[in-house]
Amino acid sequence: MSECSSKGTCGKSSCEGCSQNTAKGPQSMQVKENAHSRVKKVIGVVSGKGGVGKSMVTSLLAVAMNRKGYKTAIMDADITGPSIPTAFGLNDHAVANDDGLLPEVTKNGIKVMSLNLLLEDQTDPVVWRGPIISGTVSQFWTEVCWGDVDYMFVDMPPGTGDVALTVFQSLPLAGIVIVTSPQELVSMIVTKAVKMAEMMNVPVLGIVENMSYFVCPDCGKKHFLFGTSHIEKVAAEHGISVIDYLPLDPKMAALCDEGKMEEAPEGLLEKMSSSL
Ligand SMILES: Nc1ncnc2c1ncn2[C@@H]1O[C@H](COP(=O)(O)OP(=O)(O)OP(=O)(O)O)[C@@H](O)[C@H]1O
Repeated sequence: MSECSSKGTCGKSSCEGCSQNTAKGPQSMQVKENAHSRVKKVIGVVSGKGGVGKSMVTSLLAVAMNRKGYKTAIMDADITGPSIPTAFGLNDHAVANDDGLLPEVTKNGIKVMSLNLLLEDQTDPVVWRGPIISGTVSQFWTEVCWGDVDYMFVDMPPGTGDVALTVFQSLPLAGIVIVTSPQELVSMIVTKAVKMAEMMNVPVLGIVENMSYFVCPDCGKKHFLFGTSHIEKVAAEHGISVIDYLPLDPKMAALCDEGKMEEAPEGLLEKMSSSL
């Protein structure tokens, strides 16, 4: 929250109606970043439902910006289903010093914080109530020493629930990227995400349609396995752009499973990185 300049001289019991009270809407609930963090741009990656490739797109965006020479970080806010450490082959536990928690760093220098880096065993389930999970996300901002970061990507939990709300309210989001897949009830789901962003005063940077098509390895023909995409029309209805269409590619799934996301082919990343 912004500091009140009348502090100490004000006799009011509430800030209501006060001209000094300039904090508006969701901004007023932002939490303070760690004293050892200087994060320039925070971008949330959201999806209407699980399994559409949100973590894949988060990872690819981070790899793209890292390759461009930006200092890049990923906050894994998908607390109950954290998959970022696996995608980058991070198996060590994060450590802390007197200043706070230190993010793990990937081979090429992307900083990562995820609950899986803090669990005794990465297969331990996180059986926590919503407020505890939301509190953990806030702590990833307040307690982690992120250092200098140009772009931080936040892998949000699917949907528009408790934790997503915490990210929107607590972090200074510069914008969100919406991830969909063609078989979703695209119109409804994208509309929900767009409306939430509007309510929270956060711009939508664009949509990525994942698993959009499959290229036959034998004949090279594109197959639209889930039917014709409607995303262009839906995006136009909301005045936002489609950043990219990603193929369903078993090689990508393998890179993710093997912790080698940083080896993703260049072609997959070009449009994504230039859209930011
Ligand atoms: N374009 C793709 N081609 C092949 N496999 C993919 C692609 N996108 C995602 N996958 C695979 O699909 C699975 C789900 O992807 P991912 O974890 O990114 O989804 P998610 O939306 O983040 O899921 P959750 O909601 O559980 O967090 C992963 O195994 C991932 O490797």
